[in-house]
This record gives sequence, structure tokens and C-alpha cells, in this order.
Amino acid sequence: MPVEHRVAARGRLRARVVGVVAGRVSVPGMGQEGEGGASGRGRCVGWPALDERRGPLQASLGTLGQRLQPGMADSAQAQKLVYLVTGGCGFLGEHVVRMLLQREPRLGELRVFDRHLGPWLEELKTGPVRVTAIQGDVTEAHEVAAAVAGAHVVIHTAGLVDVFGRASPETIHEVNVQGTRNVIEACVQTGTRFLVYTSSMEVVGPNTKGHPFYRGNEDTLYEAVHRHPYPCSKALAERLVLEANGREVHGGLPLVTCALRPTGIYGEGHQIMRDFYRQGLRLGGWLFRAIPASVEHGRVYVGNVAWMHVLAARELERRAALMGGQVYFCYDGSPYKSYEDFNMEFLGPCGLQLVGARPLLPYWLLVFLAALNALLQWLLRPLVLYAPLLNPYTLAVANTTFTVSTDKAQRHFGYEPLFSWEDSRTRTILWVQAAGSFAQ
Ligand SMILES: NC(=O)C1=CN([C@@H]2O[C@H](COP(=O)(O)OP(=O)(O)OC[C@H]3O[C@@H](n4cnc5c(N)ncnc54)[C@H](O)[C@@H]3O)[C@@H](O)[C@H]2O)C=CC1
Ligand SMILES: C[C@H](CCCC(C)(C)O)[C@H]1CC[C@H]2[C@@H]3[C@H](O)CC4=CC(=O)CC[C@]4(C)[C@H]3CC[C@]12C
Repeated sequence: MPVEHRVAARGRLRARVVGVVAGRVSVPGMGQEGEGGASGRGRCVGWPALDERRGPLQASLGTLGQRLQPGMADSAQAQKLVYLVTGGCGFLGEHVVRMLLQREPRLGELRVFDRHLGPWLEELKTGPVRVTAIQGDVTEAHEVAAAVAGAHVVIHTAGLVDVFGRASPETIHEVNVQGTRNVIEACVQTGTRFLVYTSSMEVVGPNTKGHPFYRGNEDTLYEAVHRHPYPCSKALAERLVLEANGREVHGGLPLVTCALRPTGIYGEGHQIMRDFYRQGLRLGGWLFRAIPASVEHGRVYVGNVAWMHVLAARELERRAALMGGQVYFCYDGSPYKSYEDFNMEFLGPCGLQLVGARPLLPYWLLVFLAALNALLQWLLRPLVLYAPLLNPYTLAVANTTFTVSTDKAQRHFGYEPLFSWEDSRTRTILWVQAAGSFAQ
């Protein structure tokens, strides 16, 4: 049985705690050198601008960033570190938690903060690392501050991922923007110096004009204009994180931040993939092509995204001057394909077929159906939540080429994908098969 008690670190915290544990270690090779400049700042149409008074993004910390905090020496013998993962029970968060347990040799305590704690935390009960599960809400500043207090590193992955109109724009803003602001302020107040933020490719695009982003990198010029609450919130939150780089935290040292921008994540736990699989099963094993095969959509395996988070968090201290205030796309060797063709890499081996070499419906009809769905959602909202996959926004994203090709993370902190495409594919197929067997 988990030991459940209320945590009372600095102030009032409604938090339940499960003491648990796990695993072991390996250290990857490192890259060197560096560069400056973070690009891709978006404009949110119809959303409030951030407070600009804090001044421009701080690109470099110079030698300040190299100063060590007590307990942050670069050796496995050094004092063990306390990590906090917000959103640690989500799709990505769970992989980050497991990856930290396996591959962060300096991990002493792992705090998993989430609104909904997963039962799988129970299985982490044995091992040398103390795992503390904290049930809390990032929109509650005091809960966040209590969870952050005493942590060396925060990986802030909690977020409301909603492009289907399930939540209101205000709620999305509250969780993604105010929640991030709370995390930053908690770091500043409690003296936590290292913050890795899970941003999104959506901070850049696709934009509202449907411009293709083809094999782009962090410096590619692109007109980032958003209307949808989700990308708007991610863009605003990312900006908060980057602008916080260099702020003095309690104790006088500077905060070091960076943001990682995954493209569409896939892998074990990917609910939309599971939904497509179930839909295909319901349709007798068929899925119907809606998007031209020529529209390429960037995808990245969740294990590699988690790995990049762990590496970035680990290296932020040593490479503060280089990495502080920087953004990195999350990429790996996954092939460039259309959204549907890519899904078929997993759903095909699970017995589904994609019908049509070309879209079966003309694009104008899809646009019409997407608009109709949006209208129905609005009309039905007082009665029932109608949130289908197809809406004007998801259609625009799926129908716009957005692919990333970059080695910035490799050059800055030695990131190489941990999982090959073949491994990523196999793991995902096994998960889809297992998830599908629980489906009906
Ligand atoms: N799924 C994707 O393809 C991509 C996701 N991202 C970002 O990655 C992060 C994780 O996304 P996923 O794992 O896909 O989503 P998810 O919904 O599976 O995980 C998010 C986690 O945050 C938690 N959470 C939500 N609101 C919270 C709150 N108010 N307080 C505390 N915890 C809260 C949820 O309970 C959940 O466990 C998000 O920040 C998202 O914006 C970025 C790019 C692509
Ligand atoms: C649900 C979409 C595919 C359905 C298209 C249809 C109805 C014609 O078959 C998904 C297509 C692209 C996805 C998004 C993309 O991968 C980027 C994302 C990044 C994030 O940060 C969050 C998730 C998402 C917005 C992702 C959501 C589903 C799609 C829109």
C-alpha cells in the first residue's frame, strides 16, 4: 500500500504522496560548441500580449551559468539531485519519469506532479531512487511552489493538449500559460535553477495561412501566426520560459531555462493512435484516406522526446551559457510521411488498411465537414460535448507540410536518438496491438 500523506513544504499543499523507486543508468557521448539565437516567436491573433516590461529574451548567461550550486558537482558521487516532473503521469510525462529513473545517475529523488496520478506509479516501488507522487494543479501557485521547493531541476511537461474543443480557451490559457508562470515563479521563489519546458512545434506552425515548413530548423524564418487557443497558449508559455532565463532565483544565482519543441509525438500511450485503431476495427479493418500522401507531417518517438528532456535537464547546468534561453526542436529518425501514411506504419501491421492512393473526398468537402463539425460543436455545447477529430484546425494542421530537420540539440548537448526508427516502430506496434485488444 502506498503511504499517503499530506505534504507541507512551504505553505498549503493539497498533495498526496506515494513513496516509490527504480532503476539504473548509462551516460551518452557528448557534442560540443555552440551558437546563439532562439527563433520562432509566434503571434497569437486575438490573445493578450505578454507583459513586455521584463525586457528581451536573455540569450546568454556567460560564466555565471557555470557556477555550481551546492550539491550540483559534475560527478555521480556528488549529492543526489531532486527532479520534479510536472505532468509526469501524461503520455510524455510517464516516459520522462521512466527515462529519468533509468538514465539519470545523479537522481536522488523524483517528484511526479500531476492532477491525476497514474496507478503505474505503484510499480516503481523498488529501487534506489525515492519517487514522490504529488497530486496537484499547476494553476494553483501554492501547490506548485510546495512541489518545487528543494528541487534542483524542473521538467515542466504538464499541459492541456486540446485541439478538439473539449476545453474552453480560457481553461487552456489558464493551464498552459498561468500554469507555466506559476512554475517559473516557484523556481524563482524557492531557488530552483534549472527549468526545461515542453513546448511544441505548434509554437511555430503550421500557421493560419497553411504555409509549408519543409525540413525547417530553429532558425528557419516562418510566419508564426496562430488563432487556435492551444498553439497560442504554448507560444505564450514558451516565451515566458525563455524570458525567465537569467532571472535571479532565491539565493542569488540565475535561472537557466530552455524549451523543447516536439513535433507530433507517437509511441506507447498515444491515445489518438489508439482511437484511429479502434475506429478502423469498427469499420471492418478499413481507414479512408483524407489527406494527400504528399503532405508531410513531422513525427517523433516518445522515448526519444523523453530522452531529449533528460539530456537537456542534465546538461543545463554544465552548458548554461550555451543552452540557457534556447529552443530545440525534438526530432529523431522517424520517416517523413503524411499523417495517415505514418500511422499506417503501425496500424498496417495490426491488420488495418488505408483505402485510396488519393483522398477519397475532395478537399472542399472536408473543409465543409470540418466547418459543420465546428458549428455542431457550438450548437450542441449546452447539451453535450461534441468533439470529433475533424475540425477546421486539425484539418489545417494535417493538411499542411510541417517537417523538421536540425542538429541543434546534438551540437548543444549531445542529443542522439536513443531509439532507432525500427525500435520505435516495433514498440509502438506492440502497444497498439495490446491497447486494441482492450478496445472493444
Ligand atoms: N502529444 C503531442 O503530440 C505533443 C505534446 N506536446 C506537449 O507535451 C506535453 C505533454 O503532452 P502529452 O503527454 O501529449 O499530454 P497528456 O495530456 O497525455 O499529458 C499532460 C499531463 O498534464 C497533466 N495536467 C493537465 N493539466 C494539469 C494541471 N492543471 N495541473 C497538473 N497537471 C496537469 C495531465 O493530467 C496529464 O497527465 C504538453 O505540454 C504538450 O503541450 C508537444 C508537442 C506534441
Ligand atoms: C487529429 C489530427 C488528424 C486528423 C485528420 C483527419 C480528421 C483529416 O483524419 C492530427 C493531425 C496532426 C495532429 C497534431 C500535430 O501532430 C501537432 C500537435 C502538436 C501538439 O503539441 C499537440 C498535438 C498536435 C496538435 C496534434 C493533434 C492531432 C492532429 C491535429
